[in-house]
Amino acid sequence: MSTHAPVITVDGPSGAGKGTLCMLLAEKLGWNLLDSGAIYRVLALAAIHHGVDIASEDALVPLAAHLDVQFIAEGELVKVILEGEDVSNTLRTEDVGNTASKVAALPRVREALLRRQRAFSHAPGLVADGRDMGTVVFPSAEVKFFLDASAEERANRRMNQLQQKGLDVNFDSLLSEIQERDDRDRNRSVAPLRPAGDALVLDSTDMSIEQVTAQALAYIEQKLDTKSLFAE
Ligand SMILES: Nc1ncnc2c1ncn2[C@@H]1O[C@H](COP(=O)(O)OP(=O)(O)OP(=O)(O)O)[C@@H](O)[C@H]1O
Ligand SMILES: Nc1ccn([C@@H]2O[C@H](COP(=O)(O)O)[C@@H](O)[C@H]2O)c(=O)n1
Repeated sequence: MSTHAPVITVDGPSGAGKGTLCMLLAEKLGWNLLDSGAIYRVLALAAIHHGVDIASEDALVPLAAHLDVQFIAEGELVKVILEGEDVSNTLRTEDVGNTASKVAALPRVREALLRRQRAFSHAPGLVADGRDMGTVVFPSAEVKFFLDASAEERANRRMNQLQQKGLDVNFDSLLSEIQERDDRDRNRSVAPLRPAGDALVLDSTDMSIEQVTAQALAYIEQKLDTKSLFAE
């Protein structure tokens, strides 16, 4: 008999700080972490590597169903191995993010990736980061957040992040890429980006990472009605 493991979902647009918040929550709780965006990014990269047409749902579905990928936790970081190759850095580029959002708009591709995502849910609990975690993948999650921020603030955060990696970036092109990706994610026919009806919406535009984390932890304590879950 399988035991039920609690789930916390964090959905929201690109650059809102979901990954940062989820990592901090998973660490604090000692729970498992799902970065579902990484799965869509890996699929995009696999399609590029194999010369698969990213508009062809028929060609993408078998690729999605048989993705040879491993997520290896290394301290705070997660190493992503696709078909034996470490793709952790390539995966984070804006180009791959954009291609991921195109393949993610295809209904049968999403269906093919559902089971793989749900398999991350096991004891002692799961923190899940994505676009449809609270609406589609884990609709019965105990705690749901929708983390937002203005497009300008998100482009700014992304620019700082890329500059810290020594990359030369242009704010206007980052902003238009973010807006284009948001539009595609919000307006697709399946699992569009939107808050679940029972999600707490947090607008982090004027909040620090510490403030977002503190609000999220207070809400989790209230929803789960305990403080004893938190690891020291
Ligand atoms: N509240 C905040 N204030 C300032 N910077 C933040 C805040 N939250 C996150 N950041 C920074 O913004 C950048 C993007 O954050 P993060 O990668 O967590 O976003 P994301 O929502 O997971 O994006 P994506 O969906 O594209 O993966 C990171 O450099 C992170 O350190
Ligand atoms: N649950 C999800 C997660 C992601 N996507 C799509 O993947 C793109 C990349 O996601 P990141 O979080 O890594 O930036 C994103 O733009 C979405 O199109 C998704 O559809 N569902």
